[in-house]
Formats: sequence, structure tokens, C-alpha cells
Amino acid sequence: MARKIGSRYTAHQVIGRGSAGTVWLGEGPEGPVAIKLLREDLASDQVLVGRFVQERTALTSLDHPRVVGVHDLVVDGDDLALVMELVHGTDLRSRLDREGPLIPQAAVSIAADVAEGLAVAHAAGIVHRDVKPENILLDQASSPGPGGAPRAKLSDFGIARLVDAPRRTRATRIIGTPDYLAPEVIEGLEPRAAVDIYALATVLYELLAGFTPFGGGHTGAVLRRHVTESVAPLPGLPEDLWKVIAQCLAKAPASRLRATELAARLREQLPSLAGQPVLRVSHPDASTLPAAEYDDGYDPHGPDDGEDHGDPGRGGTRQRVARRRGPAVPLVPGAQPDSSRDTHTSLRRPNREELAAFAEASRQERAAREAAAARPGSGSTHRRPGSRRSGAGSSVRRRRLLVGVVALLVAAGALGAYKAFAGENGGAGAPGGDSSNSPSTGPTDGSTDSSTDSPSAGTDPTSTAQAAGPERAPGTVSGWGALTGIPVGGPPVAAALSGSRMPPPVRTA
Ligand SMILES: Nc1ncnc2c1ncn2[C@@H]1O[C@H](COP(=O)(O)OP(=O)(O)OP(=O)(O)O)[C@@H](O)[C@H]1O
Repeated sequence: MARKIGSRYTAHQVIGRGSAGTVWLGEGPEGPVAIKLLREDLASDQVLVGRFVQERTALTSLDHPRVVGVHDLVVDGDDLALVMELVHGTDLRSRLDREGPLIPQAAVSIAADVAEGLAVAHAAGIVHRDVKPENILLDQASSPGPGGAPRAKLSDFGIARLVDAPRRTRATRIIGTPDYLAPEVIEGLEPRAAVDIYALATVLYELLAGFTPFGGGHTGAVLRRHVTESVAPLPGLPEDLWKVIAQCLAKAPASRLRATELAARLREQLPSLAGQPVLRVSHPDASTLPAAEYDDGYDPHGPDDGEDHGDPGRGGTRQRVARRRGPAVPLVPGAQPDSSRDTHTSLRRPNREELAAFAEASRQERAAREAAAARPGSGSTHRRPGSRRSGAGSSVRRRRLLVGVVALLVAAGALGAYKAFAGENGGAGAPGGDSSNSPSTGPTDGSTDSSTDSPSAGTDPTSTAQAAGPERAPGTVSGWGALTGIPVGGPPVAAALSGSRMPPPVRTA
């Protein structure tokens, strides 16, 4: 059933759901649009509404073919909506779930597209903070890129920041999605452009391998691996390409490439990747690891999902739940996420003791993995202990890698023999893997104008800051959880917006 959004837009039908709301196919004065209607509990949050207005200029100013354009932000009664460019296609997560890993040339082409989108955003002082396959849309309407890859567009720009309103000086929560979180975020540093580079390198790894480099098992184990481990090269991947990925997965943010450099380096690789088949990489299945992996004393959700109780590591009931991809954690206690994806997640940041304990837990996990890899017919491990700078391999690591590769070859041979025996066609999926613009130039919607426009681009970290390295945020990170506790059903949003006005968008490309 059609629904009016503000005075200029009509939402016709739901085309997708995420943890923050529902995406509708809609129509505006300039034609078809996608309208992301934020959840009611978010729309009634006065702080969020204020931010929504403040961020409007920054969000609507990004105009680039590799970014899903935000045309307008609408605040109308109980509705809080982002009006976006309509992308004809699917998102990368659906593509991965359906077809598994991509051929290297297509994977690199998609990652280069996303890097170009990030470059524009970072130059404007905007950090995405939630780069992941769910937020990369594949545009089937434009002609394909190298390797037949659909052109990619990065969406959900600024959403993380919108919802990330610091409620308390001692916020202890992390914003983001565990598999893609840069180590410095877990350690409590302010997220800068380099977090997007890390997340994009993780996505590229996932496109190639079928699973993320540090994912699997309990969320605490995932966070720990980001901080303490690095990854061995993907078998079969050209060394130059691996170097690019490894550099962007470096633990030290300042060691990572900037978005423009990353895009250029990836594009350089494309010709040599032509004709390369999908990699065959065995998945380090977390479910085969002993319980020790999960016993690192970290409960990602803390005593509850809402209140800042100081240091949750010293109180509350711990729950250790082994899981792979689970449902989204609600942004606000009591609210049901609209999506069953493991997406925006409110996580408690590990405290100092827990971070220290990560090393011991990682040691146990490695020992278990090596024991598993040594068993005949087992798959190989692809992780290794990390250093602050990735790529600094020791001879021990090389030996482990060699053992891993040999085990992988044995496993691949066994798989091939089995498939030949079973008469199957050798598929591309990694066994056991997770395979699982034109911005509004007219007057904005009458009910959305703001005099409080203050693009935070100027105060945001940029890629320049990235080179200088991270700064420790005062206190700790704030995150989705920082929103919690804000009374639901506050004063009408219009009250927060009276007399507001939206300036025309600034073109950045
Ligand atoms: N601009 C758009 N054009 C076309 N489809 C879109 C657009 N934006 C989102 N979608 C579709 O709507 C679905 C939900 O998107 P949404 O951004 O709300 O959720 P998500 O990114 O999957 O999760 P989350 O927002 O929780 O990170 C996606 O599957 C995507 O395919």
C-alpha cells in the first residue's frame, strides 16, 4: 500500500529490510527512488533526529557513481527517512550467499569500485564505519566491469555516525559489525578513515575466499583475532595482490593504504587476473575448535545491551555463546531488528584485562588449530599470530604456512577425488565457508528544513589523519549502545526542526 513520506515522496512497496529500518521502492519529483524508513523507535529519538538534521549536508553532498547517492533526508511527524538513489540490482551479501566466492578479477573490480567511493567520502571527511557486503550494492543496470563484475556502489554512508550519538562520557560500546571491525576500534581508538580500508580489505578477502579472515565462533573470539592475529596469504593468489590486501589488514592504521591508493593498486592488478578461476580455500571451521576458544571471559553484550554500567567486565552475568552468523542485535533494548542478518551490532568494548587475555586465548586457539591441521585429511589453518604490522612473517610462521598449504593440497585432492567419484561438477564454493545521482537541488521537503545544519565533515577524521595515525578518543568509543536509554516516544520530531532549512548539496565529483 502506498504511503506518503513528507510532502514530496511516496513509498510504494518494501524492497528490503535492515537492522535500522525498511527500504521501500518509492517515487519523488525526479522519478523512482529508494526510501529507507528508519525504525519508529529511532525516529522518536530526539537526539537522533537532531543528528539527522545536522548530518544532512554531509550525507547529501556525496555525489559519485560509486556511492549510492542520498537525495534527501525527511523528518515528518513520526517518519524519519533517507531518500536514496534507486539501485537496480542486489547487494553483495545476497550475491555471496547465492553464488559463493568470486573469480579474483571480479572480486578486485568490485573492491576497486568501493575504494573509489571511499576515496570521495574520505576526502569529504566522512568515514563510513560499516563497510561490509550488505552495504555494497551491485548495479545491474550499468555495463559490467572487468571479469564480468557488476559495478558496485557503497551505500549506508553516515548511517553509523547518525546513530552514534554519545550519551555518556564513558560509553563502552563499539559500533560496527564484528567480522569487519578494525583492531583499533576494538582497542578504543576513534574510528578514522583507515577503519574503512581495513573493512574493505576484509570484504575483498571474503569475496576471494568465501569467508572473512577473522570470523567464526564467538564474537569475543572474532574481536580477539582482529587484535592478535594476522592472516597467511590466500593460496593461489598473486603475491602482488596479496601484498595489497595484507597491507590494508595491517594492525597499525597508519600502515594501511589510503582509499585512492588502494583503488589504483587494485585496478593495476586487474589485467593480470584475467582468466584466473575461483580460489579454492579451506575454511577454518570454528565449530571444530575446542571449547577453550570460547572461554576468553568476554561477553560482547555485557550485563545488558543498554546501560553503561561502568566496567561490565567486572560484573554481570557472562554468557558464552558459540555462534557463527546470528541475528542482529537491537540498537535499542526491547526493539526487534528488522533483519535477521548479523549486521549493525552493539558490542561491549573489551576492557584492558580482556584485551590482555586475548593473547592467551589466541595461543590456545592456535594450538587447537595446529593439532587439527596435523590430523590426516584435515583442512589447513589460514590464520597466524599477528604483529602490530602485518606482513612481518617469521620462519615459524612460514613453516606453519607450509604445513597449512600441504594440508590444504591434501584436502583439495581428497575433495577432487570425492567429486570425481561422485560425478559432481567441481563447484566454486569453499567447503564449509560462510558463503553464506543527482541530489535534490530543489527545496527540500517542507517539514525537514533546518537552521542547525552543521556538516560535521570539517570535524571528521580524514585520510590525512590516517597518515598521522590514530588518536585515542577521550574516554572510550561510543556506539549503538550509546543511544540506548533515550526515552522512546519523545516529543514530536517536528519540534526539533522548526525553522530549519537545508542548503543546496555540494558536488564532490
Ligand atoms: N538504494 C537502494 N536501492 C535499491 N535497493 C536498496 C537500496 N538500499 C538498500 N537496498 C536494499 O534493501 C535491503 C536492506 O538495506 P538496508 O541498508 O536497510 O539493510 P542492510 O544494509 O542489509 O543492513 P543494515 O542497515 O542493518 O546494515 C538491502 O538488501 C538492499 O539490497
